[in-house]
Amino acid sequence: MGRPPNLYSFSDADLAPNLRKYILDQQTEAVKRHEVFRIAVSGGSLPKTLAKALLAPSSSGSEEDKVDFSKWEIFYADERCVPLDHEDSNHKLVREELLEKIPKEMAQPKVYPVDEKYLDDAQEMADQYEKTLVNVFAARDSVKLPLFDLILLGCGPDGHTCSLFPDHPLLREADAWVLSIADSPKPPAKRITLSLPVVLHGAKIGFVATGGGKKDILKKIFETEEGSKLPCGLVNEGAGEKVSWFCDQAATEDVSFPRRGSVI
Ligand SMILES: O=C(O)[C@H](O)[C@@H](O)[C@H](O)[C@H](O)COP(=O)(O)O
Repeated sequence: MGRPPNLYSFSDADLAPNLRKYILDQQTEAVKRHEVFRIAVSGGSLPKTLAKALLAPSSSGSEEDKVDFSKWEIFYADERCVPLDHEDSNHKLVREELLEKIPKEMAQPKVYPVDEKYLDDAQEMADQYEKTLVNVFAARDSVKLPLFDLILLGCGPDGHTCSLFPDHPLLREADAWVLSIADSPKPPAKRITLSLPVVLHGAKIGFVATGGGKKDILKKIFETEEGSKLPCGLVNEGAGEKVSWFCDQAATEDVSFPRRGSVI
């Protein structure tokens, strides 16, 4: 591995503004690169923290601190095979926590939810979502992997991320961009997820992990050989310095030498 991932530990008040700065830096880079900001997000507690970071009023009013949703294309890093208005839907979560709260006078992001037509067939849903990515990111033949400007992920208590679970055969999938899983240990069982190579290919990968419930797993991921083989550990190993962890002090309490600094 080249340089290791960045591990940040913030006070409760500092996490959201630092996450905002990080996201807006990626927005600036992406817009410079190709006039659009393509971001993939997970479910869990992430959408709430994301909303807190993005919906806060700009502290400086400067260009760099402006969320320009007109350039945003939002995808799902993983999604559950349920209707889009079901309480388990990640899209519903993101809609309620973030999208519906974006002031109407602001430009709105373009969002790519899964197609509900394929709820009964997780593999078909994954294939169709991959087709969506192919259409957006250019033809599959000319692009080996889709390049998300930013992938924002959570970390499960067992070290899973997206819907990639420890020791699951999906971790070895090297071809498809979007995978289906029918036996997710975290309910609901049927889901789709970006593959590990797609996650590792992201221009930047940000994890958000907060609360004392993440304490043991973070220590394991950052400090043990076993932890480095868990899905979150594999992202750390495979993507190195492209990865940044936004944690609070409760989550990093037991990790030796977390960076106490700030990205601002
Ligand atoms: O849809 C999902 O289930 C998520 O995408 C999943 O990967 C989540 O991010 C982690 O389980 C962490 O969840 P918490 O942030 O709620 O702990």
